[in-house]
Amino acid sequence: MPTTPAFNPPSPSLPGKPTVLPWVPPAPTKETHNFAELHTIDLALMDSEDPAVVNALVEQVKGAIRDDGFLFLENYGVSLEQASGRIEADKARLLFHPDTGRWAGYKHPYGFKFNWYTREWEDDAFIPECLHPFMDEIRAFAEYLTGSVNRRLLTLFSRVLELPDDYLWNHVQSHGSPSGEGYFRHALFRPVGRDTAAKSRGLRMHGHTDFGTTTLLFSVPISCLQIWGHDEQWHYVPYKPGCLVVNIGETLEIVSGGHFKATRHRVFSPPADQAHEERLSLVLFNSSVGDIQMTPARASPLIQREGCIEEQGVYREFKKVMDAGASVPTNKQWREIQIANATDPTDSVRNRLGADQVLIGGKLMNQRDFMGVKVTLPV
Ligand SMILES: O=C(O)CCC(=O)C(=O)O
Ligand SMILES: [Fe+2]
Repeated sequence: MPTTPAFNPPSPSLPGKPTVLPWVPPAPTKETHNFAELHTIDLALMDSEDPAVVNALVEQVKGAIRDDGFLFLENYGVSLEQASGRIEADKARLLFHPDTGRWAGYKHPYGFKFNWYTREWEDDAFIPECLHPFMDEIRAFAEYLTGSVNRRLLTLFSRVLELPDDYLWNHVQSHGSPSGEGYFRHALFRPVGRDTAAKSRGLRMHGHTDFGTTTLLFSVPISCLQIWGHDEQWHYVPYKPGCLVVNIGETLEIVSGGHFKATRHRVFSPPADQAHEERLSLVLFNSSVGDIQMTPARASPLIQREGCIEEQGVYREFKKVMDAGASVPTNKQWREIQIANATDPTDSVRNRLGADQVLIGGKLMNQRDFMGVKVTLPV
């Protein structure tokens, strides 16, 4: 197979582009307690001439997405220097409105967050002015992440399902903008004030699963992302410079009939030695086609041989609805209803036992029902 081209971004020093100071990464935490151990996948191995190397890679991926649903990705074509992105937010016009079902615009109180959806890619009027000069680089970056990195991942996942290489790319992944129907996020999380920290009990985002195909997160020095382990505890994801953290979304859990796990994760306060630091986060959320209803890919020889797996999570709940003869939501309905109903960790009305929360086996869970599908997640 020919070697996959590395990311080759437009020049950052074209005439008229403001100079951006280099990003100085904050120090990683010295804390080591309760950090997760994740598989690392070397994506460049996919280009190997030796089929045994590629087959071993597919087996390694199979293990990682069944065990954790989270993995580190290295050698995917973007260098750490290229990824050391920039955010200059003027915070003016573009506030986040959850009732639209879209995470678009700035979000408070934790910091500035800006998301590019189809609309933002198409019309600069929806983008903060200070970002206009850099749109060529931002667009090229998102296109590479979706069209090259995500596409290669979906090829590997198709092979795990023993389906044709383009199956997930052609039938599940959405297209039509640099991030398809998904979105690209630049976010700068500020250290929270004492009042917010107390109300949110250290949480910055509740436990959840992402609804798309793959989420590509740049591993960042400030440790806030946590995953729910087999031991039913939260574990920080360690910092691995230059790596992508790949997180399997609900769509792939359903399409794979539960063979892949949509990982339960949350955003929490960093360890004490990083409490005063800002956290820059770049994330590409890849999404499925909105107007289809997700069901397992019955053509998969893996699913035909081994059946579906109903241990946990969204596939099991979708299956209950299908077994009852009812209709499951479309992908678009599913993601929009969840965004519109996402609660902030500081919300003292919803985040209570008897409101959104229940105790299961002594553990506090958020439990809600969306369009007949029950969603139970560790807080
Ligand atoms: O900022 C992060 O590390 C993760 C955010 C996240 O999980 C999400 O927005 O779905
Ligand atoms: Fe997430």
